[in-house]
Amino acid sequence: MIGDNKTAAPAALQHSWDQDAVLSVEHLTMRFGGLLAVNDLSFNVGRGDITALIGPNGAGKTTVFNCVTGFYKPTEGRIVMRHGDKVSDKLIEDATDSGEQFRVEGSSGVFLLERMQDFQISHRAKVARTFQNIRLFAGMTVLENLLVAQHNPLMLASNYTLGGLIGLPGYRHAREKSIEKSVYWMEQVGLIDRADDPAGDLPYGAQRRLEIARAMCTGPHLLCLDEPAAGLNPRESSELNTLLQFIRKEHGTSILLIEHDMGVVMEISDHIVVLDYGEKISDGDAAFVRNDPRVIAAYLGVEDEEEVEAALEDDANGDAASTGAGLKSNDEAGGAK
Ligand SMILES: Nc1ncnc2c1ncn2[C@@H]1O[C@H](COP(=O)(O)OP(=O)(O)OP(=O)(O)O)[C@@H](O)[C@H]1O
Repeated sequence: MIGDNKTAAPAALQHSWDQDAVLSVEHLTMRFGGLLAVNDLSFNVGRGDITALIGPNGAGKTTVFNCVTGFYKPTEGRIVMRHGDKVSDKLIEDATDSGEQFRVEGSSGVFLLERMQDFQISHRAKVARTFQNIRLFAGMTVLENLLVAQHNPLMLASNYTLGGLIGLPGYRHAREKSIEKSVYWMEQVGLIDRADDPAGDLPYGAQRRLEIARAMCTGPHLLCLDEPAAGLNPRESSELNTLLQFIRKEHGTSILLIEHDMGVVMEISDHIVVLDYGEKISDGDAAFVRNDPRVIAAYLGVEDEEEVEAALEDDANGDAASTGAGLKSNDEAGGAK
């Protein structure tokens, strides 16, 4: 039985993402009528990690994203976002039992995302996302797209009144800060020279970078990226890797990404969670996942369990070559999608 290999998976608590999780997805289930898109899924996203959610088409990845970011209400399960590194289990349980959407005590905050609306998840829980299909304001300039992302602090500074129009000092200061932040991110993503161009005029790869810059302008603790490398050429993919590593290292932002480009996934991920038919089939670092026969079977469509059994035995004997020497990049394997 394939399931019997569960003992081969890395022991749960030994990983950094289990010891210091910024996000915990717990027993998440999502049904669409009779279709079970996600089934009892649990995994952690480590603070400051780049975590990839991968799996064949239709595995349930985007559904998980939509649950985390509030676009779907899960059928069952809890999704816990933590602010601060000292969030106790008691704080989480107290918030859960009280029926609250979130609870903040000092520098610690717990946010139960399955209870929150999407705008609260972005505004309060500080979870930002990009989409599989780019969703920029095509007619607005690059700079305007970044300023719109900072609408909330600007409204707050104007006291939700005419404070902005009459130029209250607090509002002017907040507006300067927004422009500074926009300039900073345009520089980081190489779009400073295109600040005044309509976003819709940018080449595809630049639009993807602008989406990431826009998400970063909201100051997220967790950045969720849905297929950020889709449609990028190898040079642009490599620039994306550099950008994501910069965001994680310099800003401490945790990143959760869905990606089909195995080159990107294997190069930059600290942690990879693999779904197939809505269930988790593997969870570990890149070295573990790329040689996990269950992952290889799911990607290459090995239907005969005996083949996987044989691969597992060979793997136990240290012979990864029998499974095709592990999961390869899209270029090598001819595309995982
Ligand atoms: N709103 C919806 N209504 C009904 N079924 C849905 C809905 N959203 C997703 N599904 C179904 O749930 C399953 C998982 O879809 P999902 O888009 O999450 O997979 P995925 O892993 O992101 O796939 P891909 O890699 O192709 O984007 C699929 O069978 C899909 O048809």
